[in-house]
Amino acid sequence: MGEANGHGDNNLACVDMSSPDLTTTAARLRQACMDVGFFYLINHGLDLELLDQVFEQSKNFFALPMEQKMTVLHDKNHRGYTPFEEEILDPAKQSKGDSKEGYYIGREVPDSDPRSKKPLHGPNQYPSSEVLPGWQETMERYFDEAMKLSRRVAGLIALALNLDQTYFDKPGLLDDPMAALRLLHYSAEESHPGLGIYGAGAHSDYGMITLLATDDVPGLQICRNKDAVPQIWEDVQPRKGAYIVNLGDMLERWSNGLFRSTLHRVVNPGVERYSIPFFFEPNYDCVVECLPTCCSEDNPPKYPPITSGNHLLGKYKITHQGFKSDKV
Ligand SMILES: O=C(O)CCC(=O)C(=O)O
Ligand SMILES: [Fe+2]
Repeated sequence: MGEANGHGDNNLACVDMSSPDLTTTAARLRQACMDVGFFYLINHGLDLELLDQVFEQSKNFFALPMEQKMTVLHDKNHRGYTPFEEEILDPAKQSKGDSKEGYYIGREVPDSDPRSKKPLHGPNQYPSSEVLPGWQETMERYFDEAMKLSRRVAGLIALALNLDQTYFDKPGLLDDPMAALRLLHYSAEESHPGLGIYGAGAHSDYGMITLLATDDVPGLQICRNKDAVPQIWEDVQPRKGAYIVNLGDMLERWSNGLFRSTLHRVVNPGVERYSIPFFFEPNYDCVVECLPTCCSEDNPPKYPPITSGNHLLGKYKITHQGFKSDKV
């Protein structure tokens, strides 16, 4: 059965973080999270000049000769460079890996910290400051800002789930989060869904929320109903100054399926493309299970509890050819 592609532009809801009317903002967010799990976030307060610098520095890194990029190849903690086609987000449908290269930056955990014994925890890798001056500092500044914004969004999500705004500030949930900044560079290879060639194969994100910044090249598509035959894919237009926020699997589980973690992919029109997702995931040991406001006698929990860390590890093992951790 074929697929219907590019059914016009979708109209995602817009959540304005500068609005003083939290009740209306939370209601709008709730509707967007129930309908599609994707929305534009505007007036978010994150310094757009800093974001521009991150895009510039991302381009500088990917423009380096391959030998130099390979010196920071992703390591056992999943930090560093991932080459073209290393990742296959949708192994069932792809004839080869995603036509993109990437760079993972996580939370800095020094080797002397006991948490560095945990999978996916450890120090970051950075290209040398002689080769790319200011690169590390730009990434660290952005990482901190994206963390702060993610926490603010988590507060709004709590309100949207009829919880106290500070619900996710409780110890053990997001106080030691598995956050990851990822730089992505798509080659100009045109995607051909019929041939299994994609910029990024279909997937839903794994964690709590993703703050996605893209350049102005289209390509991101969402599928509201993954079970429809054929699947209908809608374009998500890039929007200057806004984040495209989407919910991950763990929020779907926390909300007992009320909030959706929606399938998306990148079908490249045949132009180079850069994007910067920031994945904000609960603590490694956080047990993700149905929230108190999302279940009742008539609506029992649909998903068994999982830990955030195990869920992420399981996904990385399936989708990253080169992922090897001796800590697993
Ligand atoms: O590049 C994009 O627009 C989307 C990337 C994405 O979905 C991901 O990395 O999870
Ligand atoms: Fe994604």
